[in-house]
Amino acid sequence: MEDSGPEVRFEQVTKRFGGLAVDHVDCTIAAGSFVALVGGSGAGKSTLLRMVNRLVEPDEGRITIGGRDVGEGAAPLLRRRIGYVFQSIGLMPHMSVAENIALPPRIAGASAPDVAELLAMVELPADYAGRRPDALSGGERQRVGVARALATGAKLMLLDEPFGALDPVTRDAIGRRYRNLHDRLGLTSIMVTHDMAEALLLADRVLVMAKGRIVADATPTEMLSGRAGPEADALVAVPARQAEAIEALRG
Ligand SMILES: Nc1ncnc2c1ncn2[C@@H]1O[C@H](COP(=O)(O)OP(=O)(O)OP(=O)(O)O)[C@@H](O)[C@H]1O
Repeated sequence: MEDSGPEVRFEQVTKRFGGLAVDHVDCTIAAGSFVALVGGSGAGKSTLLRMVNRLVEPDEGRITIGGRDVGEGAAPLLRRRIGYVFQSIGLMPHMSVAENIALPPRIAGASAPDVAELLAMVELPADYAGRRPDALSGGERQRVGVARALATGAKLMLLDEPFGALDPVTRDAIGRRYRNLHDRLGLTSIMVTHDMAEALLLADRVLVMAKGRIVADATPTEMLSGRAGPEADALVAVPARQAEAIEALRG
């Protein structure tokens, strides 16, 4: 087992876009953990995530990764150590899968990655390397996005609704695959999702955001036991009700 991914710490992190998007957030994400960030639209989830790799700069407070302030040094150097996967992956349509995966290290001036190994990590056949993104399914493209995010050897992964555009069956399979990869590589993963069931099933810990603040912070088991507060209860109620309704149908 390689070293685990780094700890990420938020200290009084604040961002204003006119109003407060992220409001004095204090939180520590343990090294090697898988944390889901949930909450309603506009709660500040993406803004909080994007301050980690400095796609958004905080107005107040600081964020450290493995004890180092992300504000030190140049943002492109920081981003080399951080994988970023988002819903509309942004693969280059005119480049092959291999060229897409090799792009982040190339831009960073780092050595070329082992594309075959990265494809194997995301469980895609080696001969996909020569294909163009439009010759892949949505789920396969998303896996190429994960491979590309890992290509610089990053141990911290930021995932913003990574599987949001996929059908439920693919989404479930790719989510579980990603969780296995997280465990195997010892990553630290922070994933924004709208899907509470996905958060409960994949994460070690779920953070609920509302109006720029973290209003609940608990393990999936604690969330389901109703001990994580009213905001968490409201979000858990939907998948819990669906699970009960399905059980009832089963007779
Ligand atoms: N670049 C920006 N310029 C102005 N306002 C912004 C910008 N980015 C985010 N905001 C505002 O900040 C608040 C938080 O947005 P954010 O995208 O972080 O929420 P979210 O919880 O990720 O929402 P969603 O689930 O809908 O993606 C919202 O009110 C949003 O309109």
